[in-house]
Amino acid sequence: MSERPVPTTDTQHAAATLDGWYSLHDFRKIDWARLKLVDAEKRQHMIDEFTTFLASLEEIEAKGEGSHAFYSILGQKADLVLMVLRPTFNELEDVERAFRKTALYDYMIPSYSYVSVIELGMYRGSGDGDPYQNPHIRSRLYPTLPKAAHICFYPMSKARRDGDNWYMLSMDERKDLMYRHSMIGRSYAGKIQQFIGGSTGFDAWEWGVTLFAEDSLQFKKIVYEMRFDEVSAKYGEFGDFYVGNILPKENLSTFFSV
Ligand code: VOV
Repeated sequence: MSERPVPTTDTQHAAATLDGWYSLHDFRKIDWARLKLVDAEKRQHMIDEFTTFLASLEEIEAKGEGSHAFYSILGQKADLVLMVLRPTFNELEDVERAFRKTALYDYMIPSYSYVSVIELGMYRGSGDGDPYQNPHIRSRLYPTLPKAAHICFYPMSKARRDGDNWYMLSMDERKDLMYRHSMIGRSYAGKIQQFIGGSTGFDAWEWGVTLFAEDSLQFKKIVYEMRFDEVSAKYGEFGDFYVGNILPKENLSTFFSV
């Protein structure tokens, strides 16, 4: 894996970031009406093939060369999401190509996608030594995504309005605000696991936020609590929220039964 140069923090401008695996969220709707027309035997064959595809992703994850999460999505915005982490853009494309080759893919309609890179902000510095060699930091930059019961994804940006422009604040002001953000976040330790993907220059928003939890109510609690925190109250701008349930490959037959 190619390591990136250790960042230095410019106290006037951008907070330095540590950047890990690239991330693709691929949201799809199922064309249920067309799938209903497929006879049961062929449908089962397609499900078996898709199970093999998911198993191939699990092999990569077991080798520590990437990770993925596969969830069903509630509501009409999408039916499922495949979130994939890989060391390069090219390897994300490899996954897209393998996904495309499955027969079930032909019954899926793209509904949303998001490209980012797992990011750690260095507002508080990164301690001694090369952070890319620090095992704790590595586990956050190159994570194995949790197999939690529920997922919540949304894109967000920091405001650039007259008066409330995050990008015109001094580094010290941003550091203070982010510290308060992190303290709220920490109070959800054990309840929420968060993965922040930096996406400036990659996608329409500046960050993709992916939260995992065993108790879906915790998503509402943390997002609501953060709305009162200055970073979100003044500067947070949000896209659509996608929430759903883990979809283990053993449950595919039930999920695709029509
Ligand atoms: C489990 C909850 C949790 C925890 C512990 C946590 C902590 C932290 C820390 C320590 C840091 C800064 C350093 C780093 O590690 O990057 C961040 C950074 C970030 N966060 Fe966060 N956050 C959480 C949770 C959490 C949530 C729920 C959201 C959405 C906000 C909301 O209103 O809906 C969020 C957003 C972000 C973003 C967009 C960034 C990058 C902003 C930037 O300007 O760079 N975050 N976050």
